[in-house]
Amino acid sequence: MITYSIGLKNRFRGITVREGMLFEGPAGWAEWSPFLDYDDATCVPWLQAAREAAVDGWPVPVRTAVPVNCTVPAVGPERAAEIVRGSGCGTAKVKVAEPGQTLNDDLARVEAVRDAIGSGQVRIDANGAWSVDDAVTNLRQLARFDLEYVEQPCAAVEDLAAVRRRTDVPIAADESIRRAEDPMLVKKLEAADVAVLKVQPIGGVRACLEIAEQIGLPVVVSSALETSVGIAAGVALAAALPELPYACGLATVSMFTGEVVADPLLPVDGFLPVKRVQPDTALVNAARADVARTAVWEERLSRVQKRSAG
Ligand SMILES: O=C(O)CCC(=O)C1=CC=C[C@@H](O)[C@@H]1C(=O)O
Ligand SMILES: [Mg+2]
Repeated sequence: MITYSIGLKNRFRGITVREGMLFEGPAGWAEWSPFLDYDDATCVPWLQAAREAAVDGWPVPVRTAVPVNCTVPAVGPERAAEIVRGSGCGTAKVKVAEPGQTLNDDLARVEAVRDAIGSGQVRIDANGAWSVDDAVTNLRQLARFDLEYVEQPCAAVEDLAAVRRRTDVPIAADESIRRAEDPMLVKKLEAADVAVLKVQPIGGVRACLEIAEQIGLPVVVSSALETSVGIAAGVALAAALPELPYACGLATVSMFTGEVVADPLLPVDGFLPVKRVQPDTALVNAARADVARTAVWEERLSRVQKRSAG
Protein backbone atom coordinates (compact mmCIF):
# COMPACT_ATOMS: atom_id res chain seq x y z
CA MET A 1 0.00 0.00 0.00
CA ILE A 2 1.50 3.34 -1.09
CA THR A 3 0.31 6.81 -0.10
CA TYR A 4 1.35 9.49 -2.59
CA SER A 5 1.42 13.26 -2.39
CA ILE A 6 2.07 15.15 -5.65
CA GLY A 7 1.90 18.90 -6.34
CA LEU A 8 -0.27 20.48 -9.05
CA LYS A 9 1.21 22.98 -11.51
CA ASN A 10 -1.83 25.27 -11.12
CA ARG A 11 -4.49 25.44 -8.42
CA PHE A 12 -7.40 23.24 -9.49
CA ARG A 13 -10.67 22.66 -7.68
CA GLY A 14 -9.19 24.70 -4.82
CA ILE A 15 -6.25 22.34 -4.28
CA THR A 16 -2.51 22.57 -4.97
CA VAL A 17 -1.49 19.08 -3.79
CA ARG A 18 -3.10 15.79 -4.78
CA GLU A 19 -2.97 12.82 -2.41
CA GLY A 20 -4.16 9.23 -2.66
CA MET A 21 -3.29 5.58 -2.24
CA LEU A 22 -2.08 2.95 -4.69
CA PHE A 23 -2.26 -0.80 -4.25
CA GLU A 24 -1.81 -3.94 -6.29
CA GLY A 25 -4.15 -6.91 -6.63
CA PRO A 26 -4.29 -9.99 -8.85
CA ALA A 27 -5.71 -7.96 -11.78
CA GLY A 28 -3.21 -5.08 -11.50
CA TRP A 29 -2.61 -1.72 -9.83
CA ALA A 30 -5.43 0.41 -8.41
CA GLU A 31 -5.75 3.99 -7.20
CA TRP A 32 -7.95 5.18 -4.35
CA SER A 33 -7.90 8.97 -4.16
CA PRO A 34 -11.15 10.54 -2.93
CA PHE A 35 -10.75 14.29 -2.43
CA LEU A 36 -9.97 15.29 1.16
CA ASP A 37 -13.19 17.27 1.59
CA TYR A 38 -15.30 14.11 0.99
CA ASP A 39 -16.85 12.32 3.96
CA ASP A 40 -16.42 8.58 4.46
CA ALA A 41 -19.77 7.65 2.88
CA THR A 42 -18.86 9.51 -0.33
CA CYS A 43 -15.58 7.56 -0.48
CA VAL A 44 -17.27 4.12 -0.67
CA PRO A 45 -17.79 4.03 -4.48
CA TRP A 46 -14.20 5.24 -4.91
CA LEU A 47 -13.12 2.10 -3.02
CA GLN A 48 -15.38 -0.14 -5.13
CA ALA A 49 -13.67 1.28 -8.22
CA ALA A 50 -10.22 0.52 -6.76
CA ARG A 51 -11.27 -3.04 -5.86
CA GLU A 52 -12.52 -3.59 -9.41
CA ALA A 53 -9.16 -2.42 -10.80
CA ALA A 54 -7.14 -4.58 -8.39
CA VAL A 55 -9.30 -7.71 -8.21
CA ASP A 56 -11.71 -8.02 -11.16
CA GLY A 57 -9.93 -6.15 -13.93
CA TRP A 58 -11.80 -4.31 -16.69
CA PRO A 59 -14.06 -5.32 -19.59
CA VAL A 60 -12.57 -6.01 -23.00
CA PRO A 61 -11.80 -2.79 -24.92
CA VAL A 62 -13.41 -2.06 -28.28
CA ARG A 63 -10.81 0.57 -29.29
CA THR A 64 -7.04 0.95 -28.88
CA ALA A 65 -6.86 4.73 -28.35
CA VAL A 66 -9.07 7.37 -26.74
CA PRO A 67 -9.41 11.00 -27.94
CA VAL A 68 -8.91 13.50 -25.11
CA ASN A 69 -9.31 17.18 -24.32
CA CYS A 70 -6.67 19.26 -22.58
CA THR A 71 -7.89 20.77 -19.32
CA VAL A 72 -7.35 24.48 -18.70
CA PRO A 73 -7.63 25.55 -15.03
CA ALA A 74 -8.77 29.05 -14.04
CA VAL A 75 -5.45 30.62 -15.10
CA GLY A 76 -4.73 33.84 -17.00
CA PRO A 77 -5.12 33.99 -20.81
CA GLU A 78 -1.40 33.64 -21.64
CA ARG A 79 -0.96 30.55 -19.49
CA ALA A 80 -4.25 29.14 -20.87
CA ALA A 81 -3.02 29.48 -24.46
CA GLU A 82 0.33 27.93 -23.50
CA ILE A 83 -1.44 24.87 -21.99
CA VAL A 84 -3.53 24.40 -25.13
CA ARG A 85 -0.59 24.77 -27.53
CA GLY A 86 1.61 22.43 -25.48
CA SER A 87 -1.06 19.72 -25.28
CA GLY A 88 -1.39 18.71 -28.94
CA CYS A 89 -5.15 18.20 -28.29
CA GLY A 90 -7.86 19.30 -30.72
CA THR A 91 -10.35 19.86 -27.88
CA ALA A 92 -9.92 22.05 -24.79
CA LYS A 93 -11.98 22.14 -21.62
CA VAL A 94 -11.79 25.48 -19.81
CA LYS A 95 -12.71 26.05 -16.19
CA VAL A 96 -14.96 29.08 -15.66
CA ALA A 97 -16.80 30.67 -12.69
CA GLU A 98 -13.83 30.25 -10.34
CA PRO A 99 -14.60 31.77 -6.91
CA GLY A 100 -13.08 35.27 -6.69
CA GLN A 101 -12.93 35.73 -10.47
CA THR A 102 -15.26 37.63 -12.82
CA LEU A 103 -17.02 36.93 -16.12
CA ASN A 104 -14.35 39.08 -17.78
CA ASP A 105 -11.68 36.67 -16.52
CA ASP A 106 -13.67 33.82 -18.08
CA LEU A 107 -14.16 35.68 -21.36
CA ALA A 108 -10.43 36.47 -21.61
CA ARG A 109 -9.44 32.85 -20.84
CA VAL A 110 -11.95 31.29 -23.25
CA GLU A 111 -10.99 33.77 -25.99
CA ALA A 112 -7.30 32.89 -25.57
CA VAL A 113 -8.15 29.18 -25.75
CA ARG A 114 -10.32 29.66 -28.85
CA ASP A 115 -7.44 31.55 -30.55
CA ALA A 116 -4.91 28.89 -29.56
CA ILE A 117 -7.00 25.91 -30.70
CA GLY A 118 -8.20 27.44 -33.97
CA SER A 119 -10.88 25.26 -35.53
CA GLY A 120 -10.78 22.73 -32.65
CA GLN A 121 -13.49 22.30 -30.01
CA VAL A 122 -13.83 24.42 -26.86
CA ARG A 123 -15.98 23.29 -23.92
CA ILE A 124 -16.32 24.97 -20.53
CA ASP A 125 -17.00 23.72 -16.98
CA ALA A 126 -18.67 25.95 -14.34
CA ASN A 127 -18.82 23.25 -11.63
CA GLY A 128 -22.37 24.28 -10.70
CA ALA A 129 -21.41 27.82 -9.73
CA TRP A 130 -24.05 29.81 -11.64
CA SER A 131 -27.72 30.52 -10.98
CA VAL A 132 -30.09 29.83 -13.89
CA ASP A 133 -30.23 33.53 -14.85
CA ASP A 134 -26.44 33.97 -14.54
CA ALA A 135 -25.89 30.88 -16.67
CA VAL A 136 -28.20 32.15 -19.40
CA THR A 137 -26.65 35.65 -19.51
CA ASN A 138 -23.05 34.44 -19.18
CA LEU A 139 -23.55 31.81 -21.89
CA ARG A 140 -24.97 34.47 -24.20
CA GLN A 141 -21.54 36.18 -24.05
CA LEU A 142 -19.38 33.07 -23.95
CA ALA A 143 -21.24 31.47 -26.88
CA ARG A 144 -19.40 33.78 -29.29
CA PHE A 145 -16.37 31.47 -28.86
CA ASP A 146 -18.39 28.61 -30.35
CA LEU A 147 -18.78 26.24 -27.40
CA GLU A 148 -19.09 22.49 -27.83
CA TYR A 149 -20.96 22.36 -24.50
CA VAL A 150 -21.08 23.76 -20.97
CA GLU A 151 -20.49 21.28 -18.16
CA GLN A 152 -22.62 21.65 -15.02
CA PRO A 153 -23.55 25.36 -15.34
CA CYS A 154 -25.73 25.16 -12.19
CA ALA A 155 -25.66 22.84 -9.18
CA ALA A 156 -29.25 21.53 -9.14
CA VAL A 157 -30.42 19.16 -11.85
CA GLU A 158 -33.72 21.07 -12.14
CA ASP A 159 -31.66 24.20 -12.88
CA LEU A 160 -29.68 22.38 -15.57
CA ALA A 161 -32.99 21.49 -17.20
CA ALA A 162 -34.14 25.14 -16.96
CA VAL A 163 -30.91 26.48 -18.51
CA ARG A 164 -31.08 23.86 -21.26
CA ARG A 165 -34.45 25.29 -22.31
CA ARG A 166 -33.07 28.85 -22.45
CA THR A 167 -29.75 28.45 -24.29
CA ASP A 168 -28.49 26.96 -27.54
CA VAL A 169 -25.26 25.79 -25.89
CA PRO A 170 -25.50 22.02 -25.22
CA ILE A 171 -25.42 21.02 -21.54
CA ALA A 172 -23.23 18.31 -19.97
CA ALA A 173 -24.05 16.86 -16.54
CA ASP A 174 -21.13 16.01 -14.25
CA GLU A 175 -21.88 16.54 -10.52
CA SER A 176 -25.58 15.87 -11.32
CA ILE A 177 -24.50 12.30 -12.06
CA ARG A 178 -21.49 11.60 -9.84
CA ARG A 179 -22.82 13.31 -6.69
CA ALA A 180 -26.54 12.62 -7.11
CA GLU A 181 -28.75 10.18 -5.23
CA ASP A 182 -30.42 9.36 -8.53
CA PRO A 183 -28.24 9.91 -11.63
CA MET A 184 -31.24 9.04 -13.81
CA LEU A 185 -32.97 12.33 -12.88
CA VAL A 186 -30.82 13.90 -15.59
CA LYS A 187 -32.61 11.70 -18.10
CA LYS A 188 -36.08 12.07 -16.57
CA LEU A 189 -35.87 15.87 -16.55
CA GLU A 190 -34.12 16.00 -19.95
CA ALA A 191 -31.54 18.13 -18.17
CA ALA A 192 -28.50 17.40 -20.35
CA ASP A 193 -27.21 16.56 -23.81
CA VAL A 194 -24.04 14.83 -22.62
CA ALA A 195 -23.26 12.64 -19.56
CA VAL A 196 -19.84 13.06 -17.92
CA LEU A 197 -18.83 9.84 -16.17
CA LYS A 198 -15.92 9.44 -13.72
CA VAL A 199 -14.85 5.95 -12.71
CA GLN A 200 -13.85 6.48 -9.06
CA PRO A 201 -16.83 8.59 -7.87
CA ILE A 202 -19.31 6.32 -9.66
CA GLY A 203 -17.85 3.06 -8.33
CA GLY A 204 -15.98 1.44 -11.20
CA VAL A 205 -15.89 0.87 -14.93
CA ARG A 206 -18.84 -1.56 -14.89
CA ALA A 207 -20.99 0.80 -12.79
CA CYS A 208 -20.29 3.54 -15.35
CA LEU A 209 -21.11 1.26 -18.28
CA GLU A 210 -24.47 0.52 -16.66
CA ILE A 211 -25.26 4.23 -16.24
CA ALA A 212 -24.14 4.87 -19.82
CA GLU A 213 -26.57 2.25 -21.08
CA GLN A 214 -29.50 3.49 -18.99
CA ILE A 215 -29.05 7.22 -19.41
CA GLY A 216 -29.24 7.18 -23.20
CA LEU A 217 -26.88 10.14 -23.70
CA PRO A 218 -23.45 10.37 -25.33
CA VAL A 219 -20.77 9.88 -22.65
CA VAL A 220 -17.61 11.85 -21.93
CA VAL A 221 -15.29 9.96 -19.58
CA SER A 222 -13.43 12.34 -17.33
CA SER A 223 -10.70 11.97 -14.71
CA ALA A 224 -10.92 12.62 -11.01
CA LEU A 225 -7.43 14.12 -11.22
CA GLU A 226 -5.45 10.94 -10.71
CA THR A 227 -1.98 9.55 -11.37
CA SER A 228 -1.64 7.38 -14.47
CA VAL A 229 -2.78 4.42 -12.33
CA GLY A 230 -6.22 6.00 -11.82
CA ILE A 231 -6.35 7.44 -15.34
CA ALA A 232 -5.91 3.91 -16.74
CA ALA A 233 -9.34 3.03 -15.27
CA GLY A 234 -10.94 5.98 -17.08
CA VAL A 235 -9.20 4.94 -20.29
CA ALA A 236 -10.55 1.39 -19.78
CA LEU A 237 -14.09 2.79 -19.51
CA ALA A 238 -13.67 5.00 -22.58
CA ALA A 239 -12.23 2.01 -24.45
CA ALA A 240 -15.17 -0.23 -23.51
CA LEU A 241 -18.03 2.15 -24.38
CA PRO A 242 -19.88 1.09 -27.54
CA GLU A 243 -19.86 4.70 -28.82
CA LEU A 244 -17.41 7.49 -28.06
CA PRO A 245 -18.44 10.57 -30.04
CA TYR A 246 -16.60 13.17 -27.89
CA ALA A 247 -13.06 13.66 -26.60
CA CYS A 248 -12.64 12.56 -22.97
CA GLY A 249 -11.33 14.58 -20.02
CA LEU A 250 -8.50 12.16 -19.25
CA ALA A 251 -5.44 14.25 -20.13
CA THR A 252 -4.87 15.49 -16.59
CA VAL A 253 -1.57 13.76 -15.76
CA SER A 254 0.24 16.81 -17.18
CA MET A 255 -1.37 18.94 -14.44
CA PHE A 256 0.76 17.10 -11.85
CA THR A 257 4.35 18.07 -11.01
CA GLY A 258 5.25 14.38 -10.57
CA GLU A 259 4.12 10.87 -11.56
CA VAL A 260 4.40 7.31 -10.30
CA VAL A 261 4.57 5.61 -13.71
CA ALA A 262 7.65 5.74 -15.98
CA ASP A 263 5.57 5.78 -19.18
CA PRO A 264 2.68 8.04 -18.08
CA LEU A 265 -0.73 8.33 -19.77
CA LEU A 266 0.00 11.58 -21.63
CA PRO A 267 -1.73 12.31 -24.94
CA VAL A 268 0.07 11.98 -28.25
CA ASP A 269 -1.62 14.01 -31.00
CA GLY A 270 -4.78 14.21 -28.85
CA PHE A 271 -5.09 10.48 -28.06
CA LEU A 272 -4.27 8.29 -25.05
CA PRO A 273 -3.27 4.66 -25.62
CA VAL A 274 -5.42 1.95 -24.01
CA LYS A 275 -3.12 0.10 -21.59
CA ARG A 276 -2.58 -0.90 -17.98
CA VAL A 277 0.27 0.80 -16.15
CA GLN A 278 2.82 -0.22 -13.56
CA PRO A 279 4.29 2.13 -10.93
CA ASP A 280 8.04 2.68 -11.06
CA THR A 281 9.89 2.21 -7.74
CA ALA A 282 12.07 5.33 -7.97
CA LEU A 283 9.13 7.55 -9.00
CA VAL A 284 6.93 6.09 -6.26
CA ASN A 285 9.62 6.79 -3.68
CA ALA A 286 9.88 10.40 -4.86
CA ALA A 287 6.07 10.80 -4.67
CA ARG A 288 5.61 9.03 -1.32
CA ALA A 289 3.70 11.03 1.33
CA ASP A 290 5.33 11.69 4.70
CA VAL A 291 4.60 9.59 7.79
CA ALA A 292 1.86 11.88 9.09
CA ARG A 293 -0.09 12.03 5.80
CA THR A 294 0.35 8.29 5.29
CA ALA A 295 -1.21 7.68 8.71
CA VAL A 296 -4.15 9.96 7.83
CA TRP A 297 -4.80 7.99 4.63
CA GLU A 298 -4.39 4.58 6.27
CA GLU A 299 -6.97 5.53 8.91
CA ARG A 300 -9.29 6.90 6.25
CA LEU A 301 -9.00 3.71 4.23
CA SER A 302 -9.74 1.47 7.19
CA ARG A 303 -12.83 3.54 8.12
CA VAL A 304 -14.15 3.40 4.54
CA GLN A 305 -13.36 -0.34 4.26
CA LYS A 306 -15.48 -1.00 7.36
CA ARG A 307 -18.31 1.09 5.98
CA SER A 308 -18.20 -0.56 2.58
CA ALA A 309 -18.14 -4.07 4.11
CA GLY A 310 -21.09 -3.31 6.43
O1 LIG B 1 -12.62 16.82 -17.53
C1 LIG B 1 -11.43 17.16 -17.57
O2 LIG B 1 -10.93 17.70 -18.56
C2 LIG B 1 -10.52 16.91 -16.40
C3 LIG B 1 -11.12 16.52 -15.11
C4 LIG B 1 -11.85 17.63 -14.39
O3 LIG B 1 -12.12 18.67 -14.93
C5 LIG B 1 -12.20 17.44 -13.02
C6 LIG B 1 -11.58 16.45 -12.30
C7 LIG B 1 -11.76 16.34 -10.93
C8 LIG B 1 -12.60 17.17 -10.26
C9 LIG B 1 -13.48 18.10 -10.92
O4 LIG B 1 -13.55 19.32 -10.26
C10 LIG B 1 -13.18 18.37 -12.39
C11 LIG B 1 -14.56 18.45 -13.09
O5 LIG B 1 -15.45 19.07 -12.55
O6 LIG B 1 -14.82 17.92 -14.15
MG1 LIG C 1 -16.93 18.86 -14.25
